[in-house]
Amino acid sequence: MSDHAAKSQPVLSMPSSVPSNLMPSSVTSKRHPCSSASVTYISRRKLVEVVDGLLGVMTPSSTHIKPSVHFDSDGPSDEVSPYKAWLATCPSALASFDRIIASAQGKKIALFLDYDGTLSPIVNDPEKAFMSTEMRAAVKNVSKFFPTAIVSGRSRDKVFEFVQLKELCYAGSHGMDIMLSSADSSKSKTEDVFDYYFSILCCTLCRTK
Ligand SMILES: O=P(O)(O)OC[C@H]1O[C@H](O[C@H]2O[C@H](CO)[C@@H](O)[C@H](O)[C@H]2O)[C@H](O)[C@@H](O)[C@@H]1O
Repeated sequence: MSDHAAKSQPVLSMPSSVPSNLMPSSVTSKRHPCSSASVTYISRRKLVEVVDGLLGVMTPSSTHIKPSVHFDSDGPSDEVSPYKAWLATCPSALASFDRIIASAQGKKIALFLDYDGTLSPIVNDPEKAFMSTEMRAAVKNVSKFFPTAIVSGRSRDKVFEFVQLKELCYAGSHGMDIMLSSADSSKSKTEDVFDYYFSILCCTLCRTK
């Protein structure tokens, strides 16, 4: 990795606002009445365009193998199999485009992406799990509209080496090692991004309990 600055960013502080460099002029920002964080409002047309672009390029590298290790075979068609029941509670984002768009309207949006099997195809040699140029461009594009982070089981240095987008935040070792965006040199702004991420992540964790 050539960018040493990108490796050495600090971790965490508490919420304030989404940095202006992640809000292009086509997107408006307002204070949300229920939160201290700014909210990015994006038109439905733009939201469809951005999400569609990312999901479209993600489909080929996404794992579509049925998890036979964890679930029995489907059984008679009139029965709800464990696999189908699991899918009902954990639907694939790739098959839920309309729901994503509908539920994203007027909300604060932050994007957390996995690396292996999501941005890169699963391959036998972990050193060769490269992401495509198209995928890199799609992720870079989406990060212009939403704060975007990659959370991986790999070391964050390794993930950054594969992705090489300073616009993103990276959480390696399953979230134990965090690197803020180095696209903006302002420390306070990069801290703001993670404040925003963690306020959303905490909400998500609370809701799933
Ligand atoms: O959290 P992730 O970003 O999904 O990382 C999970 C593990 O990914 C890597 O292993 C997986 O991908 C390899 C390359 O396609 C594949 O060879 C291996 O079978 C998969 O398990 C990585 O090597 C692990 O360190 C990560 O924990």
